[in-house]
Amino acid sequence: MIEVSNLTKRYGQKTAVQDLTFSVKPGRVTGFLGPNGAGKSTTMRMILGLDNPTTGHALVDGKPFADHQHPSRVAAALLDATWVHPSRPARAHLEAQAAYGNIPASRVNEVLDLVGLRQVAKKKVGGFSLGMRQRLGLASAMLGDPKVLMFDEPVNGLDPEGILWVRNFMKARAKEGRTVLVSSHLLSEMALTAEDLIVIGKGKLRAQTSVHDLVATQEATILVRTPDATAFAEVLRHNGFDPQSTGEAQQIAVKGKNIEQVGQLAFDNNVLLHQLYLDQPSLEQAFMALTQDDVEYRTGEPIADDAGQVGGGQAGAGQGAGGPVNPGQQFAPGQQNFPQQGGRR
Ligand SMILES: Nc1ncnc2c1ncn2[C@@H]1O[C@H](COP(=O)(O)OP(=O)(O)OP(=O)(O)O)[C@@H](O)[C@H]1O
Repeated sequence: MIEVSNLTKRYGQKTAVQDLTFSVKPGRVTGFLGPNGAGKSTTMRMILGLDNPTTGHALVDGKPFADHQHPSRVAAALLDATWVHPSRPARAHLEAQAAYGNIPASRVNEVLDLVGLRQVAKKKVGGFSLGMRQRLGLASAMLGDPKVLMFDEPVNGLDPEGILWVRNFMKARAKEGRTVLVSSHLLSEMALTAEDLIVIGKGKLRAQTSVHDLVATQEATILVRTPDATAFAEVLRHNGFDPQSTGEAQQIAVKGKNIEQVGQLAFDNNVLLHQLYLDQPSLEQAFMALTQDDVEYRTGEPIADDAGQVGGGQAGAGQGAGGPVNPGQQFAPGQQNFPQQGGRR
């Protein structure tokens, strides 16, 4: 368990962390999210006693981390996996770490097995790939069999297989009853890994919630593609929907989840549909909405994500597979004649 109470950190005039209070429970992976400069690393450093709070305190397993008699058995962190001495073999690195932490050398083989590095344990770390270094960092974190694990951007730069491996590793450690706190900017990855979330912005707590509840704050979007888009928008409007243009030809977006009603309206009005799709909100959308005022350096330009979709600066703007909703841009009624009942079924 990690308990953070009224934690504040100032660097001169800069307040990096302001009056943060949250707790991280065992048995679950908790994501620690926030835009760049939100104060995540500073908070993690204070939890580990690597930085002193200006005010407030952080407890790990009931005490400040530095007050534990055997700190490596209480908590371990992987903050940067690239610092390992390149000419040292992996096993020697872990043996040195074990000796430093007063941990029996027999534990080295156990953690090598845990991360699948036993076969390359005699090889120098300088020849390791990023994924292998990350595994070595995780082995090192596990040496003391700690109750609390903290990871800062653990999947940065890893290939898909490496990402999956780290994801499963974190989930397995949480399942063993450990407290797992992980910061990441990869929100789609966090949605797959974490159950709980702590979201901060400009050093302040924005939310402590579950992934499910945070995503549920955003409304789903129904996307319709039809050659009769203008006319069908009119039908939707007459039936209480608020159809919006997505910017794509022949496509309409309506907020809500009632896809069955939209399909029924199309059927009843002889409208040919090429696509009817429920675009569920993503963690990314919910995160953007929550932290839209917390981004330190904003360009004013919309942001395209990996899928080439846009939405960065707009809170809650639809970002589904069918493209973004343009808020406020409605279908102009009466531009296209709508086929009458029975006209084309
Ligand atoms: N030693 C320091 N001296 C002065 N300012 C600092 C120091 N460390 C951090 N800061 C500032 O405190 C704020 C929080 O930084 P921090 O690195 O904790 O954010 P972060 O959420 O981890 O960011 P990122 O996601 O970019 O890693 C930033 O504005 C940063 O510039």
